[in-house]
Amino acid sequence: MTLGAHLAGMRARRPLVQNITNFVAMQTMANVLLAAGASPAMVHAREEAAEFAGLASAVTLNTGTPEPDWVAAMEAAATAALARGIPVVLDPVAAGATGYRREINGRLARLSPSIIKGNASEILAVAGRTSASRGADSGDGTDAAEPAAVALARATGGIVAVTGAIDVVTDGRRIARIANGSPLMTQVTALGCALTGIVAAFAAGAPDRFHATVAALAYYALAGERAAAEDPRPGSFATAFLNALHDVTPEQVDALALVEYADAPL
Ligand SMILES: Nc1ncnc2c1ncn2[C@@H]1O[C@H](COP(=O)(O)OP(=O)(O)OP(=O)(O)O)[C@@H](O)[C@H]1O
Ligand SMILES: Cc1ncsc1CCO
Ligand SMILES: [Mg+2]
Repeated sequence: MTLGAHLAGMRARRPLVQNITNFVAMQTMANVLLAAGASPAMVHAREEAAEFAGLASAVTLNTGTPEPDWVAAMEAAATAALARGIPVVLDPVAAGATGYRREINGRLARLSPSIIKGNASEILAVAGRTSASRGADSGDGTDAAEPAAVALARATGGIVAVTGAIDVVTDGRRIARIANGSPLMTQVTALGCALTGIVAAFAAGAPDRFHATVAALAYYALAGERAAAEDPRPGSFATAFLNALHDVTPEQVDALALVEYADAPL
């Protein structure tokens, strides 16, 4: 199955993605999912989050602006989703910044999410290593986080994705490195958070979650490249990016994705 076929499959399935995300990311994430061809739902109340996970095709958890009730809802929704075999994607935003974030992200990672997706500093923090984190933006390169990502994937039994100039995906055995993208993607807030929804959408119903994650990152980065070529200023780039998510075809993903594969060291 090609990377482009994963995009086509996602659009055909139009997965319902439940997101328990942060206040900054909500609207961007919902618009990104709609532009890509998925169906977003922001459902975070403790009273309904687990019940809704019984209807969803995938669930995402994001610790960007965490509060105790929301974290309880994340745990309940993740437990319900994992029991049904549907993918759960954790985005441990600023995981190393405070004791509270270290604690809740440790708890969420111990639930064994299907996929953990963060920038290099966040993956280093969740893996229990030191990082140069500065809030929600990474202070580390993804190459520095590769061994931590492999160790974390082996510990959770899931997939780990590290985003940055070169995106890295591993299941603890295989590694993929994706070289597409644009630095402008760091100049619009919450595009990393929104990517978590895209990863969940691609993983929902996919036969192979490792390749689904690689396809999601390659597609997203390609859309960033296209939008940057169209408009290199942050405000209009954000609009061009949504349009590019809508426009990018499976054939373009297959033709333009820059992906190299390697075996993870034993
Ligand atoms: N320097 C860069 N060059 C090219 N592409 C980049 C670069 N930095 C980020 N990207 C692209 O942007 C995507 C999101 O990455 P990033 O690591 O910035 O997310 P993030 O730190 O989680 O963002 P946020 O938390 O602010 O939403 C990456 O998967 C990659 O495609
Ligand atoms: C800026 C910001 N602060 C908390 S969450 C968030 C969105 C990007 O991670
Ligand atoms: Mg992020």
